[in-house]
Amino acid sequence: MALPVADARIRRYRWDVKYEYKSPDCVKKLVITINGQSPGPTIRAQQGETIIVELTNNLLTENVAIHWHGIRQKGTPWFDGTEGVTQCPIVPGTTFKYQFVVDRSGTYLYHAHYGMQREAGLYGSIHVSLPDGEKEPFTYDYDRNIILTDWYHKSTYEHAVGLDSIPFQWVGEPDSLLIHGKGRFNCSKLTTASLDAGICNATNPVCSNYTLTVVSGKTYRLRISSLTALSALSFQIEDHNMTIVEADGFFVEPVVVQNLFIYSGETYSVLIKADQEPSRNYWATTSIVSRDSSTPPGLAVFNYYPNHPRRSPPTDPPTGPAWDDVAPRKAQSNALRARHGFFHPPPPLHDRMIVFLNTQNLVKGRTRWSVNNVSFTLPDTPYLIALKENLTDTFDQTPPPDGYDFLNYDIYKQQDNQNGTSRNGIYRLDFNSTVDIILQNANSMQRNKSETHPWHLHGHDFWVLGYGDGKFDMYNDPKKYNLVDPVLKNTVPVHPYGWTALRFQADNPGVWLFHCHIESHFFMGMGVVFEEGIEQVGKLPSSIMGCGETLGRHSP
Ligand SMILES: O=C1O[C@H]([C@@H](O)CO)C(O)=C1O
Repeated sequence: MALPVADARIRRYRWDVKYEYKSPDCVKKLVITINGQSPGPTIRAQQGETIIVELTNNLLTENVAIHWHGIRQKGTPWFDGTEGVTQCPIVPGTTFKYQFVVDRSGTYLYHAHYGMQREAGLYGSIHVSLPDGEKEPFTYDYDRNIILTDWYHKSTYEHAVGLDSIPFQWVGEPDSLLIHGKGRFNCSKLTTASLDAGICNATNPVCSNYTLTVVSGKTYRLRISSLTALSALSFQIEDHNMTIVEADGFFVEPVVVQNLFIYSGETYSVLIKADQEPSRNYWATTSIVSRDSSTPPGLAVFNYYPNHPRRSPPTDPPTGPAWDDVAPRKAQSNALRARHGFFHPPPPLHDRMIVFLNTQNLVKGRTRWSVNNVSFTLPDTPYLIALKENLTDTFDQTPPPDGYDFLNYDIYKQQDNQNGTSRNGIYRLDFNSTVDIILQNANSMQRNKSETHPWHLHGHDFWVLGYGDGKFDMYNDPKKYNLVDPVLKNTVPVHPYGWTALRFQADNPGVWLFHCHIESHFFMGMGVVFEEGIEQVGKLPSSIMGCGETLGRHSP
């Protein structure tokens, strides 16, 4: 008997989420795994299919929630997985069922969205293939996938407590860079006591370099994503060029690069031809840019079959670009264009423009990040539930400001008054309106320092209309927007002392977080929330309830 059609279009996963001791970079540490793995299993589906993930929280003493990064959750805003925004956390010992449609092909991610759990290893990839009969506008022989991360030996708790302490204790630079969950920490940097305890074991085979095996003459589509906690990265493969063809799920005009700059939350596909001398292996490396970091590069082996995958390349690993050379990073941002034949042109005009000044502030003595001097805090009751069930006393009803003091604020200076406030108000957007967002970077609380922030929007893609230096000029800069072939993305950097202009349509009923994807920066308040079309949101599943004011107010 043939299966009912509906069943054939469903992909089911059962995930056991727990802490396990692992040694991703040779140093033994508690890692959050899914079915024993970090990175977790790749979700593979075809456009239009339904994904069901039944997740059991076996973390014993910790809540969890999983965000499906890049999936818009049309019709299922309650399954966006953003704790405090779209759902209550999943408590230990319980099973939560996520169910949503992957409505567009491309490369996406999933990761924890509770506390700072992402950096403990709870993440993976989602690959959505095109519908039958449709083809990518490029060809390749094999499809491969790597996720780049940075890695700390301290626990997420130590980080969170330090960030929330007075005096502030910054998380510092990562201990290692991982390529698809693998790295090699230099054990001689640890004290003998930790070596004796077997904490760092460089001969442990689980912490060998990641290997990417290729056959000479073949072309590889390499899907490269970053889910770093902090770092902006450059990725390069010795002696091999890469052609960028996809960014955040959309096809782009091919751009040939020697190194790919990638920010936390971004996904790319690059084409690589194995066209070098095949009798040896080559290094693939990641290195930190945009911060003056002491973290050594992450290494992987680009292995030409049939050379032994563990055979070290005969050369020194490529070092990558200088961390403070911003020009090539801006050049890559500006070079990306929507692929011809795959344009989704933006609406020519906007209905509302919101300027987000990114600053570091002090709030009641704590170091925080803010948008227009408001540092974000999550309410006890998730916004989606609060709005749908009219629990309006659960968060600040005054919306945060649409801009800052353009005339008087000097973005190049440390501010005389560094104080800001913490609030949990939200931006309410008119349904179907076209919204322009200007991310305006500024000096941090340290002199002559402006950081790079990768901003990620939930529930939408946005057109990237342009990037610029200095203070955004509301009258002249919009004249330079690319309204012809801007890329659609869900994550975008704002470069130091610069601005980035985005446009999106508020056409997805729900409540959506927009935040810096640096895990500690969001923890420190660098985010905002948008509501649109709440009245069109269907009945909320009772599984997302169970915290704050939702307790006892909702019938199952
Ligand atoms: O949020 C941050 O705090 C530190 C620094 O600004 C203060 O120590 C840093 O580099 C960040 O990105």
